[in-house]
Amino acid sequence: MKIGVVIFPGANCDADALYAVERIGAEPVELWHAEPDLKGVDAVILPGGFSYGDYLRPGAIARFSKVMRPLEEFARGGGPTLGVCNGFQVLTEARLLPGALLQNMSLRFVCRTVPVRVEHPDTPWSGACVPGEILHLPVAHNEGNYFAAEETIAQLEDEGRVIFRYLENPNGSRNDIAGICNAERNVVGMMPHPERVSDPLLGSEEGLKVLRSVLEFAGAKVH
Ligand SMILES: NC(=O)CC[C@H](N)C(=O)O
Repeated sequence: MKIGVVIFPGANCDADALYAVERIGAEPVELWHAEPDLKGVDAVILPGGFSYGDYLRPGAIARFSKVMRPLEEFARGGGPTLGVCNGFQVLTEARLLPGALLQNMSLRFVCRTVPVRVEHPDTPWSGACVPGEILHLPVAHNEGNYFAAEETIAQLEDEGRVIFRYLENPNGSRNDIAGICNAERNVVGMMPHPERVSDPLLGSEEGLKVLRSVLEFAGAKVH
């Protein structure tokens, strides 16, 4: 299985994401932001970082990158797509996911590991988890405070689209939301970084469960 990782100028988790893809036994493929080509990948990860320096708003410029044209088509066509942190911000700016990531309630950058509950395993990015499972995942962001209109939050809850929820809310997100999916459930955005806990050398490999999910979803051999 080929998993693409988009590289924007200012990305800083692309190498970690490519490494984590390798760790689950999939083939990592670099997708350059300026090329409108997904190179035939089976799934796409938009990694964390500060794309285009977070100018205007995080993700606001990245969403106009050339790679986003085929990526939007891929995502709207049901292709498994994961946005992590800045990737989540890009997905909301591109309107592939509802809502927005506001500045943290504390007005401070937050960088620590938080417990996150997996609410629904019925997405390509959570299927290897059991409902209610608690993962310990690092967060590192300034704009991670998930916000949406009350009706949208209610709809996300009603439709079981809050996929990951903080047990310790680090940023003021509505309903402790750490990650959501689109109505079709193939596009997931999450603020915590599963790729940063992808090797025992890093202290944990709990994050691999999130990424391995896509292999199971695709029916590929699980490493
Ligand atoms: N680690 C990241 O992806 C950082 C995301 C974003 N630029 C922020 O600070 O909110």
